[in-house]
Amino acid sequence: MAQYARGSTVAVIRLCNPPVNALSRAVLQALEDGLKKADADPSVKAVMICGENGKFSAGADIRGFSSPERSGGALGPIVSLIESSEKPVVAAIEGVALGGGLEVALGCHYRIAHMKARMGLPEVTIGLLPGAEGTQRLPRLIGVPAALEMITTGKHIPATEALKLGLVDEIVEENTIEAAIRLANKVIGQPLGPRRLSLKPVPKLPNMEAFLDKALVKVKKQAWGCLAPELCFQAVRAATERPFAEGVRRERELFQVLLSSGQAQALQYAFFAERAVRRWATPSGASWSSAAPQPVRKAAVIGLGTMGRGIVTCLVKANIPLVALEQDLENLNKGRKAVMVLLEREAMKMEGGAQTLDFHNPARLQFTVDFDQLRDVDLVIEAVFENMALKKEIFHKLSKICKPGALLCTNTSALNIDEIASATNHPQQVIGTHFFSPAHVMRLLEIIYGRHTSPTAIATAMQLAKALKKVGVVVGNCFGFVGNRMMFPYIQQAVFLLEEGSRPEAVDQVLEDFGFKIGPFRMSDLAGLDVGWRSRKDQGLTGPSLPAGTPARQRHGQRYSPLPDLLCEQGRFGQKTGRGWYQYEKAGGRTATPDPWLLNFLSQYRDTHGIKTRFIDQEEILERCLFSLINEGFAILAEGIASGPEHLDVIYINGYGWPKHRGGPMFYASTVGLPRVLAKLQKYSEAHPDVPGLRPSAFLKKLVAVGNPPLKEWMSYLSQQSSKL
Ligand SMILES: CC(C)(COP(=O)(O)OP(=O)(O)OC[C@H]1O[C@@H](n2cnc3c(N)ncnc32)[C@H](O)[C@@H]1OP(=O)(O)O)[C@@H](O)C(=O)NCCC(=O)NCCSC(=O)CC(=O)CCCCCCCCCCCCC(=O)O
Ligand SMILES: NC(=O)C1=CN([C@@H]2O[C@H](COP(=O)(O)OP(=O)(O)OC[C@H]3O[C@@H](n4cnc5c(N)ncnc54)[C@H](O)[C@@H]3O)[C@@H](O)[C@H]2O)C=CC1
Repeated sequence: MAQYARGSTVAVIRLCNPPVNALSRAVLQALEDGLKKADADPSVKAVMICGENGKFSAGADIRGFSSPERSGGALGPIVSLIESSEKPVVAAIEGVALGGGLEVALGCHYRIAHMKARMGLPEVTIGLLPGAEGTQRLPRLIGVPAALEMITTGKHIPATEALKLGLVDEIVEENTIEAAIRLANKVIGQPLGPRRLSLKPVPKLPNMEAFLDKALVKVKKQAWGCLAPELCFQAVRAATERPFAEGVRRERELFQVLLSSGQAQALQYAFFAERAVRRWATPSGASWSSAAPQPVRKAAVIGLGTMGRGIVTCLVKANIPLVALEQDLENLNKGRKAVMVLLEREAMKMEGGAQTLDFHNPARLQFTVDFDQLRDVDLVIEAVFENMALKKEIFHKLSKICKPGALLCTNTSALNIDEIASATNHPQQVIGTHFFSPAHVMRLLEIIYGRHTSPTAIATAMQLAKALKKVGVVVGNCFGFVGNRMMFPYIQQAVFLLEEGSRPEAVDQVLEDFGFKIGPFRMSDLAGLDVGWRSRKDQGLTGPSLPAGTPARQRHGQRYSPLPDLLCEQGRFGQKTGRGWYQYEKAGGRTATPDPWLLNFLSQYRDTHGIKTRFIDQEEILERCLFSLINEGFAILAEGIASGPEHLDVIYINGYGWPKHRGGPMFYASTVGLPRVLAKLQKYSEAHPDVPGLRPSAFLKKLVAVGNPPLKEWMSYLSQQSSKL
């Protein structure tokens, strides 16, 4: 809704739709009614539009885009109505003015913002474009380069930047509403023509064509298969080429294309999924609504290798005082140097901003090899080698040294949280916090509760994720948890495809064309092939503990590919050694090129094992890799390891480079159609009966049997049927 109130000369229209004053159908109707009332009242000389509870508006109601009764189409005409008012209209921007909210403000004749307000046109991030004439007004106000940047990236800008760009007329530190009313009174009677953005020409650039061509290349490169950025670009280009009304028509056409694209639905699903996972719950009844976090005033990180360095950087950025511990002085000095390099880089990025990084102060960041220094910390994150015996030794020590309430977190990739917790006196304080590499960049934090983990511990880890500006997703304990467990069959299929006749670059290409930033082989080379090799040796799948006489391509009666082990035996660990599934310009090099050695090696391998090479098409590559990953997702859901498909999708988007415009693996499965996923898995499983990862999960079969229900209903079938699965 919107409340209408009349002062002596200025009418106030307040947008009200908690929590963010989204522009629902009712809000738009009330806004239109308010404008008409103000217009009809001769005692009203000016209008001020603001939002309730210190927020202007976060734009159109995103849920409305997928409902049959959409409100979107009504907004453009209302923005025009505001602009054509014969009485000056002032926008008082507090909190946020985003999307349709900012478009309303662009229709106003004057804009005044609070210092702490943020503005943006983030429609591109939900697969749309600013469809209420924003792509036509913004370039007229702030010029094409700045408008293009805001519209194609969706970034939010602070009020200070908005002022510099000319997006707002004034910023204030105190009462924005009072300042806006003062401004409204001041401008009564002044000509409105120059304030109507639709009448202004788009500021010219000396080389507009060349600028736009270059900008398009950049937009396409950053879009990575996502449609919206390019269509946003086209809408802005239309503003440079056509009169306002024609530009608006073009904007509407492009908006319609996006609205009906599957990508917009996927991105909007991802938006809400990310928010839904904050409301965590466990099968034992612990949940976000009843558990309270404990404060983290000081933390510690153990192990300053690849992960520990990034984790330290995150904690320093979150302003949490910290002790960083290594096993010996040599590793400590190496780790300290690496941490300093990361922090210097982060400090440079933050230069000129409101926050500064305080990392030279030993009271805030202390390096040590002495466990005694951890006595007073509230939380420890262990990031030592992936070795159960070592982790247990460390947790045993922590349990003795740390204060009883301290939260003990392990950054293991796959190991059993309960077993690690068993080495302590307080297993309720032990929890998995699985960061992703590079830890200071990747947004995901997988939070794994064990059998004894307390609700307070989970709530504290979730609170930590928020403080680190990460997306925390709470999951249960099993080998590989959610993310890596789903990754195993995906990588396994990729390797099996090589055995059968494919090449690393062919497999990677298919998955990169699908939208992954990096295919499975390039990813393995980046992460280091030795990591998985060590884990397989620990599991007795390869190496000296493998029983004599074990068939080369079978383990426990299932198909196994020794290819990755054989590469490691040749010292091919990936980028770090300059050779892996690809060759690189040098050890540590980044440019992957196909390696003739590998082709030859694969061919000999196939001869040795009597494998007949066959041509494998793109469809088979895609389906076997993705459907096996999705299949594992269904098994995870059935076991109660995650509370819903949204959890799996948020994990994949934020931790594994799954293309967001495809909504995550489970959402993708729902768009492909579960009957098709099932039929394909059945087909591949019949062809490869010794590969359990291709055998359709009982839960997937169940969902198909009950008629392929929509994703949001999946879990209800599980609770009714779980005992029979
Ligand atoms: C606003 C935020 C920055 C706040 O962040 P934070 O404080 O962290 O809180 P959150 O947890 O994120 O949010 C709290 C709560 O609010 C929900 N929510 C937030 N924003 C929206 C929203 N816009 N709609 C609905 N709900 C929203 C959020 O989900 C939370 O609730 P919960 O899920 O229950 O926990 C942050 O939230 C944020 O960034 N929000 C998104 C901002 C955004 O993307 N805005 C753009 C919206 S799209 C838009 O405005 C499009 C337009 O341009 C409108 C014009 C369309 C006109 C089309 C005309 C063309 C003709 C087509 C014909 C169509 C035919 C027809 O209409 O029928
Ligand atoms: N590398 C990756 O991409 C990811 C790794 N992980 C997990 O994070 C953990 C750490 O992995 P990496 O950082 O890659 O390993 P790493 O080998 O780069 O670093 C481990 C560090 O731990 C230190 N260390 C060993 N024993 C110690 C002890 N007793 N006391 C203090 N420090 C000790 C080592 O000196 C080394 O610096 C592992 O459990 C791994 O599975 C999780 C996500 C991703």
